[in-house]
Amino acid sequence: MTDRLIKPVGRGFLFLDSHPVGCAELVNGLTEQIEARKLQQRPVALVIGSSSGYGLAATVAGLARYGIDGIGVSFEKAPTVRRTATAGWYRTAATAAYAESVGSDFHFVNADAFADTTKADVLDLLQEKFGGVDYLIYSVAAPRRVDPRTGTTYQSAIKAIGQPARTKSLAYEDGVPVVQEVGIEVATDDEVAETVQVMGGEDWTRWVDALEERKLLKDGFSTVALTYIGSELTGPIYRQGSIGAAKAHLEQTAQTLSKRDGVAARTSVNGAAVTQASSAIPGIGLYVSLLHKVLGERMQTPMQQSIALWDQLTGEKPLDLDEDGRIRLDRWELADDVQAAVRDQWDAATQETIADVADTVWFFEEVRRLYGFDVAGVDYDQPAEVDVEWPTKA
Ligand SMILES: NC(=O)c1ccc[n+]([C@@H]2O[C@H](COP(=O)([O-])OP(=O)(O)OC[C@H]3O[C@@H](n4cnc5c(N)ncnc54)[C@H](O)[C@@H]3O)[C@@H](O)[C@H]2O)c1
Repeated sequence: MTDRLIKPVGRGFLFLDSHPVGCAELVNGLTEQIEARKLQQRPVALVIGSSSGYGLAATVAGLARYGIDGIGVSFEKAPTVRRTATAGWYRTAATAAYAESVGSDFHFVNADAFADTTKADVLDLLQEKFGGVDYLIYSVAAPRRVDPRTGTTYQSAIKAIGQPARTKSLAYEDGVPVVQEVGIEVATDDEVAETVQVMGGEDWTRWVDALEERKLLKDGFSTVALTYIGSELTGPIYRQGSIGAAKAHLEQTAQTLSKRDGVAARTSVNGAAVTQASSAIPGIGLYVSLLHKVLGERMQTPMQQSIALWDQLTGEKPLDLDEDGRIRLDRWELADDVQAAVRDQWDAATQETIADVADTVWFFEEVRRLYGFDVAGVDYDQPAEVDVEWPTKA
């Protein structure tokens, strides 16, 4: 037993420690937002990236709405003598407890999803427990990938393509918002290619290959990988940049995979959200805090979008596809009036106006909540047990 007083210390949007109680409370809060539906059969789902952001929301939504069984994979760090576990570790423990409480047979694997050994282990478990899978949700956001077949490590870059760009961005100094202007470098061809290796569709394809080889695809199998389009304000750093090239590859991969018998593969275009991955991208924090100011409660949370995703995947609601066959969960974000209002506020954002034009307090708290801080009802002056076990079950 190791009880510790845990405070949000770190640099920028990165904190060194996470709060176990806050992380658990956040997961509990997510489960309360969902109305349950019954299907004739309990679906079996494999979620890659289940501990955080959109993958966590998809896991919890699937559990709460449709009673999914299955496996969640993520890559988190255990507590050490000096540091707490990562937030995703604690969120996974809470998600497992929730799954148990609603009677779902859901397993969590902590391992590198890019490794062939992980795929083999996960598919062994899938075969043994469920005999196959109905849904594969691929929601990985990673800075690097080691290709196990060559041993090559690829690093993803968040850079522009073609010409350098500049963007306004939002930082905090002692909790006070600071508007900055940052340069965006041009990615080399190699950097673009490496980013595609990390965030493009190759690893997703390998999961589908492995499932197919082991004959684990159930009738009506479908798979979804998450993608992002975003606004012209974030275009140079995102969609037209190196990460956008990776997303284009992911979207192309969906079309290639769908040509296979017994595979329905799509990408799902989700809206901007505050996650560990997105807060690392210059300009996105400013954009999201302006978006929240413009939309308020109309901003669709990852949970609302994940419920919509499950409703569409299970056929309970019709698929909302665009002309490229992508599931669109981001229409609220890209509506013309919303984008026009965000653009006006983006132009108006200066050090003097930032607190008025953007929801800077909300954004700051959301970033802290990613680590379990600023969660309502948690007493941060009380020591908390940091040695939480990874949930393993028979
Ligand atoms: N955040 C947004 O604004 C946004 C918008 C649209 C789409 N998306 C997409 O959603 C997906 C998930 O992003 P997010 O923002 O939820 O990220 P996130 O950082 O919140 O979560 C990433 C997840 O990937 C897991 N992961 C990372 N490396 C791994 C590895 N090697 N093996 C196994 N698991 C690993 C982490 O453990 C975590 O569960 C990405 O494809 C992202 O592009 C995000």
